[in-house]
Amino acid sequence: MFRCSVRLIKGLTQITWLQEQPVLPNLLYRRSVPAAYLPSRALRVTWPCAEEVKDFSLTNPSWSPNMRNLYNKYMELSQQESWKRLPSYNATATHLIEQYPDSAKPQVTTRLFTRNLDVEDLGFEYVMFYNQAEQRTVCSFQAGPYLESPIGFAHGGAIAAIVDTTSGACTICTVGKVKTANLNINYRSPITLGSTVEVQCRVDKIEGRKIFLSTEIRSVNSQVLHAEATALFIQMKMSE
Ligand SMILES: CCCCCCCCCCCCCC(=O)SCCNC(=O)CCNC(=O)[C@H](O)C(C)(C)COP(=O)(O)OP(=O)(O)OC[C@H]1O[C@@H](n2cnc3c(N)ncnc32)[C@H](O)[C@@H]1OP(=O)(O)O
Repeated sequence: MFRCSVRLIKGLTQITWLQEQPVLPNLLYRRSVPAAYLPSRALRVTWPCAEEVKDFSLTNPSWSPNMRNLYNKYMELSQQESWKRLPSYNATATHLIEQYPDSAKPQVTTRLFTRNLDVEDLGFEYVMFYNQAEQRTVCSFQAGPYLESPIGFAHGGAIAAIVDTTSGACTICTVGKVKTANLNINYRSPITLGSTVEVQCRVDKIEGRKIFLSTEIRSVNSQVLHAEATALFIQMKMSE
């Protein structure tokens, strides 16, 4: 009981610490986290030193040949064109690592939904590339066996998550901090678990704080349309 209380207080202290950081409030939502949802000690990740931070968007042995081919294709394009690989860490706060002085690295108590498994292969394997000139993002996505819904196929919510992530990253790279206001998805053809698909997303228009995007998920040979989506993101106000 005593140890639980200590953990709870430590967790709350850490979350409060994160929310107090000037660069974080827009990314870490200001609502307090109910005690029941605080991560247990086993789930808590101590901030690693900079060289130990894992970038999940680099190749790993679980990637299929299709996944590697897409990665290599856009890495090559990023040498000549304005494509840029987006690093991908397992917590939102870790994306801001350079903004912390070495003496003040926090303990990270949260996990990015699509990066919440430490084991490769099982969940979301993906890498995103952003093209600034064209305001486009491409994501190579391999759906692991833990994303199942119908037997052998990816869950619609997992597909929505990768659409949200790809369009969210595209919007963040284009205008800065945002929140998803609306996401509409038409599922056209199931995605087989273990297969690789290409998620193509672009900014269609920007009206004030509103950013409209469209996304398509296709097979790597472009022949099969798996899903098409539109999204609306709202840019955070300066004060948020
Ligand atoms: C290097 C970079 C790597 C990045 C890695 C990370 C990748 C991960 C990326 C993951 C990314 C994942 C991100 C996530 O998952 S974010 C999590 C999911 N989203 C939320 O929880 C958002 C909840 N909603 C809100 O917080 C507010 O409602 C927001 C902020 C959206 C707007 O409240 P706010 O008070 O700020 O604005 P406003 O109400 O004055 O509205 C402003 C304008 O917008 C129009 N409007 C608003 N809502 C809608 C609607 N639903 N349909 C149509 N229109 C809508 C509205 O009419 C108005 O238009 P106009 O009258 O001006 O014309």
